Order: sequence, then structure tokens, then C-alpha cells
Amino acid sequence: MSDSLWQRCLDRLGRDLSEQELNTWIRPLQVVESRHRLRLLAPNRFVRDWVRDQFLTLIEDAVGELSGDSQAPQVNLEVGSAGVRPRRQKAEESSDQRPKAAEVVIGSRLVADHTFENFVEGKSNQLARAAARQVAENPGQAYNPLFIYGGVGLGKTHLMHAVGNRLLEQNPRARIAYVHSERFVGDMVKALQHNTINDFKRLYRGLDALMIDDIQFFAGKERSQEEFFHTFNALLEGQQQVILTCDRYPKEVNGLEERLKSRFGWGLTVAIEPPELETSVAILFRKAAQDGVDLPDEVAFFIAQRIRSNVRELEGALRRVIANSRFTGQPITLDFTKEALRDLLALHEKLVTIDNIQKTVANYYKMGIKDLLGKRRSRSITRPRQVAMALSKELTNHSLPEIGEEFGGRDHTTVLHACRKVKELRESDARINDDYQNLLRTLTS
Ligand SMILES: Nc1ncnc2c1ncn2[C@@H]1O[C@H](COP(=O)(O)OP(=O)(O)OP(=O)(O)O)[C@@H](O)[C@H]1O
Repeated sequence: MSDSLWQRCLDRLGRDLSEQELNTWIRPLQVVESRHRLRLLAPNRFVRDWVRDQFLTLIEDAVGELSGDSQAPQVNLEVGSAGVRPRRQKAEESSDQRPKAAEVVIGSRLVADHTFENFVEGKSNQLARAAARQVAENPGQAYNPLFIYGGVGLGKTHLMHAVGNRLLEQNPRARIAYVHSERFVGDMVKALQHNTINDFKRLYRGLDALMIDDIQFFAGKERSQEEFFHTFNALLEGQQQVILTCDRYPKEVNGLEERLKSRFGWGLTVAIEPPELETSVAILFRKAAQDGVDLPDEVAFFIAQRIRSNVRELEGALRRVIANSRFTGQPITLDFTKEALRDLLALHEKLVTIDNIQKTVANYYKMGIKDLLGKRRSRSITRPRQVAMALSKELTNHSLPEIGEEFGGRDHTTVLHACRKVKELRESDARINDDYQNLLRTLTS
């Protein structure tokens, strides 16, 4: 069997699975190929079971198809690792021998209200939240490392802190540290300057759980990567939990050593997506309630509809509305909200015009604007057209007839149909949902 069978199989699976599914479940599998057997090694039982239940038949079909006339190799899915990965027993280290300094010097740096209770669950973050909870229940055992990736302001840091807070709740003496990767680099440089690198090492390696945020900042910093690599290995071997976040899938971070990237895949890699409308609304209600504010439904929907890029901006808008209301003593109504957010929304709306949406969609699907607005009705053209119409409805204030008009003078019922169709497809077809999310992100960030 040629080395590229698995590679071809991945390409083949790419037709049926979303990029997120591939990145989360399929690409992290290690593969051992022989003529009669394709061994897929999952880093833990959870991943194995999930892949078996969700994807194994697809994989087997793809392997069968790609083997053509020759006998297809048997696909075995098991827990394991192709490399040697020694484990040191934690029990031999009595906790008293570990450096007390960790608590004093690093401190946990956890934000107290970043808890699971305050984290609103939605489709966009379900998997990441479930994985984080598992890690909090079984630190060092469930998924190690847990790698959470996604765009800015989507809740990666919050989830990380939630794990840390839960661990401390269960064991107030646990040694837990949250550190931004830039800080890790800074501390390391200082330790090198002051000749205290051994203390630095001891400190980090003595932790029960280490959380490092935004590891894309390690890119290009070789000495830091080297140090981090050893710290990371020591922690994993000691079954101490490591949680990492990044703004993109680890393999896509340029300037990061291959050995680090591959090790990140030993545990579980999960994505966080921008929240859907319903989740955004729920987040607004939750944040308002935390501030003791009763938010009218129409206000929550209004803000959620207008601000789609990320949760941080959503929170910022809500904070502004609440502050204005307190300052002026006026109740939070829809009109009041529109006024309070006028500048912010003008900025957003200026960017998101139907024209802009059409160009972005045409560009995304590599087609001409003429086709997008024209009369042709082949599937490869109507789908992007419907997506562009649905985005126009979602992101602008234009009415259905106005949108129809902008799309080559179509009737408003066509636009309505497009919106319904896209909603339905997004629920049944992960690819369309991915496309839609990508376009939303491009248009609103
Ligand atoms: N699902 C959620 N429920 C409640 N609050 C959320 C949720 N997602 C994000 N937030 C809030 O949004 C803000 C931004 O989230 P966070 O800082 O975790 O983002 P991030 O993904 O780490 O971004 P960055 O990459 O910029 O560090 C935080 O205040 C966080 O509490």
C-alpha cells in the first residue's frame, strides 16, 4: 500500500466532512500503514469511540473505494501512539516535595467569574465546553493536552479559567497556573538573564495544571519553544494537565516547531466557533442578569443580530447600553439601545452592505457577480445566491423586497425561500454551515 493512501483517504473524507470535523477527529489520528492493515491510533478512548461511532464507516468506505480492484486493507481503530511515550508515576512525587514557590511566584491568575456556570452553552462551543468539563472532572486523565482553538473573543480563555476554577474548587491546594504565552516568554527571558532558569523550570514543572493562552505567540521564538517543549513533556509524563489555546488550528501556525505541533495532537483538539444568534441572545441575557439588569427580548435580539463577530464585542455593546442607561436614568428600550449604539452600528453597517455581501460571496465561491445576480439556475450558482440573500437579510436592515431588487430584481418570496432554505441546509449540511460561518466572520470582523 502506498504511503499516500491515508492522505488520499483524508482528501476523500474532505468531501463529506467539515474542516472542523477533520481537524478535530480525523487528522489527529496517528496512522500505521501496512499492506493488509491500516491502523488508526486515537490518543484516548473518547476519541476512539467518537471516531468509531461517527466516522468509521465513512473511512472504511473511502479506503475500499481508493483501493480499487486490489484487496482493501483492514481498518483497525484503537487507542495508542506510534511513538514511545514514557509515563512517570505521579505518586512517587509527594506533593510536599514540589516547590512551594509555584504558588507564590506564579499564582493561579484565574479570573473568578470565568466559571462553567457563567459560560453559556450553544452549538458553537458545545464540544469545547464538554471537553473542558471532562478535563475538570479528570485532570491529567481525560484529554492531555486539551487544545482549544478559534477566533478572537469567542470564549477560549473563559473556558480555560473555568477548568482552573473548578479544579481549585475541588482541591483548594491544587497548583494551577494560567499564563499568557507572551508572559511565559517574558518570564523565561528574565530567568535566563538572572540565571534562575532552573527555578523557572521547577516552578512550571511542579504544577498540577498549566494553562497557556494564545500559543500562536510562540511562533518564531525558538528558545521559548524549546523550553516550553520540555516543560510540556514533563507535565504530560507526570500526568499533570496542560490546556492550550490558539487562534487557529495548531498545524496552521507558522513558525511553530513540528514536534510541538504533533504533540499538541496527543490529547484533544477542539474548535470554538462564533456564536449563533440564539447563543448570542442567551449570552446577553446572562451578562445582563449578572449586572442585575432586566433586558427586554427585542433589545437582546437587536444587539445579537447586529453584532456577530465575537462575544467580546457583544459584551462591549451591552456594557455601553447599560452604562448609558445608568448615566441618563432612562430605561433600556429598543429606541434607547439604537441611540446608545448608533456610532458602533454605523461602523458595522457601513461595512456590511448588500453590495459588499455579494462581492464577498462571489469571491468566496470563486464565481462572477454577474452569475450571482443573473438568471442561471444550476445548483452551483443558486446555492451561493441563496447564501448571499440570507446573509443580506441577517446582516443588513433591508427588507425582503429591497434585497430581491438588489439581486437582479427578484421577488421577495424568492428571498424568503432562500433564507428558509439556507437555515435548513445549515442544520443538515456541515459544509454549508461552515461556509456561512466563514462568510459571517469575514463580513463582520
Ligand atoms: N459562551 C459564553 N458564555 C458567556 N460568556 C462568554 C462566552 N463566550 C465568551 N464569553 C465572554 O466573552 C469575553 C471574551 O472571551 P475570551 O476572553 O474567553 O475570548 P478568547 O477566545 O480567549 O479571545 P482571545 O483569543 O482574544 O484571547 C469574555 O468576557 C468571556 O467571558
